[in-house]
Amino acid sequence: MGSSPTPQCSGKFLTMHKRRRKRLTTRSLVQDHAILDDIHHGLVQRILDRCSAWAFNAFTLETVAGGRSLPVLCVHLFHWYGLLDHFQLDVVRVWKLFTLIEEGYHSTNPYHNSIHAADVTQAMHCFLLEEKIRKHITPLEIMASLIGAVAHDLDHPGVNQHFLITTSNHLAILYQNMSVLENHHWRSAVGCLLESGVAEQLRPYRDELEQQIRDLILATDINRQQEFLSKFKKHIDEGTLDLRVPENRHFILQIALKCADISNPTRPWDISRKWSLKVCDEFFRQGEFERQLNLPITSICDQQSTSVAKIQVGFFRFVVTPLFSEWHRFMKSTLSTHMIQLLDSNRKRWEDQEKNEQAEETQTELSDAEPEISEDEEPTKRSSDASTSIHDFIPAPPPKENRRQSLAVPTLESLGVRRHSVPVHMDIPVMTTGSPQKHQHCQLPRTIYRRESLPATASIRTSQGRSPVSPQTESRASSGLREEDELLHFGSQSSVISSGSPYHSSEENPERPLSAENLLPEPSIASMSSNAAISRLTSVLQSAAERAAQATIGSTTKCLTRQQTFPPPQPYMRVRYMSATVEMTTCPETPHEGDSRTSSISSHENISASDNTQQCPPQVSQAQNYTIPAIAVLSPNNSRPPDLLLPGEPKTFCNNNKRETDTTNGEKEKEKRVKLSESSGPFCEKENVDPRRLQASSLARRRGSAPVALPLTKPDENMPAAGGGLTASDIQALRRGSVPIEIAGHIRNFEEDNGNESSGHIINITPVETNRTFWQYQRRGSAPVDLPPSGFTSRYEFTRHTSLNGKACRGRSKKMLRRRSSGGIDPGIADVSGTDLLARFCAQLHRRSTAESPDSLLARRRGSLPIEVLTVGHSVF
Ligand SMILES: Nc1ncnc2c1ncn2[C@@H]1O[C@@H]2COP(=O)(O)O[C@H]2[C@H]1O
Ligand SMILES: [Zn+2]
Repeated sequence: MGSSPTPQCSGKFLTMHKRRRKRLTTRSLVQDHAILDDIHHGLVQRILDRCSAWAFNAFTLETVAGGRSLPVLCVHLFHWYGLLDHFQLDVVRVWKLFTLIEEGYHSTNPYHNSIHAADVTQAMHCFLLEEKIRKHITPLEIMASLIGAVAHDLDHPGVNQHFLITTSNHLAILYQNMSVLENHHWRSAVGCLLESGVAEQLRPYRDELEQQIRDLILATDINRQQEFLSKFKKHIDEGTLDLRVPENRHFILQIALKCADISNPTRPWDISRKWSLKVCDEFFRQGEFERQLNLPITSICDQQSTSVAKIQVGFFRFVVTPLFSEWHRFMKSTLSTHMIQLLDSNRKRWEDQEKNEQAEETQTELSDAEPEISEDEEPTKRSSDASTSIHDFIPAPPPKENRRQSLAVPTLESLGVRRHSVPVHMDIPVMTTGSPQKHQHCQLPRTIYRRESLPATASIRTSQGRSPVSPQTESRASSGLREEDELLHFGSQSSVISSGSPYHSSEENPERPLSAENLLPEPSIASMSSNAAISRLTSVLQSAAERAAQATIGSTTKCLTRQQTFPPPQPYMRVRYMSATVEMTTCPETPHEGDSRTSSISSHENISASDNTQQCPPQVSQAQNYTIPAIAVLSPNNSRPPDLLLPGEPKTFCNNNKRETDTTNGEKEKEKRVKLSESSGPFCEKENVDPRRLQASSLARRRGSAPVALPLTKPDENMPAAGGGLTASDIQALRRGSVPIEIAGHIRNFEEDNGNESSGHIINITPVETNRTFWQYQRRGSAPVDLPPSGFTSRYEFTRHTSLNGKACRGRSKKMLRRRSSGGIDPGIADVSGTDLLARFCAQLHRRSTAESPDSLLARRRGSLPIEVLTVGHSVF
């Protein structure tokens, strides 16, 4: 690391950073890594030993495993089930697979992060151990179930399908609004299987495995809940679920994963409540994005009109209880009984809380009501209107007969009327200003009148007020839309999602669902061309601190030219995951449920092509020292959708093309980005990948840690040594630390959490002793992907050399600070006091770097400080 002058530390985030570092260095324990490792290992091992208990706490495992709970848990389970032996799997590749998957989750998502994946995987594991299932399940099914569970939300952007559709996200377009996220998750999972080399080892089983993983993940689409539930009920009623039949087992595994996915309400209260808070945190965050984008706010995402308790009561009632009741009816096991009991008691707690809230609200309304109600408002109370309905969680299939015709592509005038296929209600009172309390006097749930957002051409609503209803809105409402709007009043998702739901394929319904792209004056980033539009979206995508910093350094907002998953992406993973998804743009048979054969075949064709590594240009394969899944095939000129991958067709690897193009001068890049925004559409770019990021140096920058797959021992020749990015030693210094120091407190939590252990399970596949060699390969931050499998010879070969570079471990305490914290919103950049500091960092970076401008660094952030900033922070403090 360079030695820069030491500025004053003013930002709150960095002050905390400094304090923590200080404290760490005073602890003798930290200096003796062997002791620390032992304690850490002991704790993790204790949790893993009890990971068949329903009281499993994924948060605790995440803490003691130092942010690596996912590979730790999954490798343990693979080992425990004997899958490593059975399939002769190289444990290094398996570790890499789960590390890739773990890194593919966005740690900035409050809920859809790797802890959720670990939680669902553990739940799935518990279900696999159920007597009825374990008697018949095959090793391949176990493996598919575990991989399906762990990858079921891979690369989740933290917003739902509705949001992606509304904002015309390229994934929505790619998957034609159908199971958008789930399709992306499973494609990403296949990418990880390929990249880790596990797919190669499973060659004889690969088709079957991928098919199963795909079906499992696609089944988790919450919009398909009714479809699965009805089928499940029918099977139970008719007693036709003989699990000796593979198809039935397949179906029950789908149901099991669906249960696992929404099992948090059936966990012990402390754990369950935590999940509830996190998922609502994410909903509300989406609501905030919607508000900032001037989009209709999804009802369960509108923090001002709903509450965690309300959401929970609705979710428990409409989604969880129906599914778990059937599951219990089928299983009739100790575990299913236990889950139903917990569900019941948790539900009561939320109901109590909701009642208390309602009582409080009523109290407030009574005291505030009189002076606040305007003449326009009906003097009735909002009361239960704001409670949730089933359509908040599961969009109903739209009634075919009465379905309103989609609007024609609007003119600008019509945009003044409405912007989405979102209901507009005539009786909406005009809410111009006021606090949340004031809104409560409105008769209707706020979610309705909040939908009355003005088009971008009108003034943007402030956080304080509401836009008045336009006359056009009223006339539309009076022209027969009201009934339907009332029907859908809770599900702003409904009208959009239903268009893309399996109930209505785009073939059945030739009308394309209305999307933000069609309706909004502000287009998606990929297609926007005006400065105003760019600024507007940028202002949402970037925090105030960033904007201030950008202003300080005089940058423009034009750097955002490509469409991206919202919120801002993690660069490195997108390169790889999109290599799994871009190929889909090549396939006319985009894989959707119900089209499994075609999509599966097409994907396998692609995969076969991707395996043909001899096509990979030598500089790519040598420099990176691992095989990039070469299934992302773009046309050589990068200006049209990727060529359809068919056997025998000549392929061109976009990685190579892009690298060549990307290393040309900045002017050309700018030009290219502008072109992309003007015409090329979403298929010409890999997902979320700024062309500049495709350089090898960029690969090293994600998340403050060296990518597992990078050959740290052999610095990449493509990596700029200075000025343009990080050196190999920088990367090594940025590698994650291994052990959180605050582990002692979790021992107690763990004991408490796991006090209610379910009975032990034995399945047909003999579990392997976990204490044999497990710790040899579960050290975090040291995933030995570049070592040969024979590297597992002694514990100390693995546990002591966490940097993989043979250097002594002094100074690792500093590195520990840089590990990401999964499961929460990263602090720092939004911190007001961090503004100056960030600007200063950027200025420093500007001086240091000639290859990259500070604004390009800012453009790369993912909701946390860009790694370059942390790097400088390290050197200056
Ligand atoms: N406790 C909860 N409260 C409300 N919604 C939930 C809860 N748990 C899960 N969900 C939703 O159910 C969905 C299941 O699929 P996902 O994990 O993709 O996203 C999940 C959330 O949107
Ligand atoms: Zn999930």
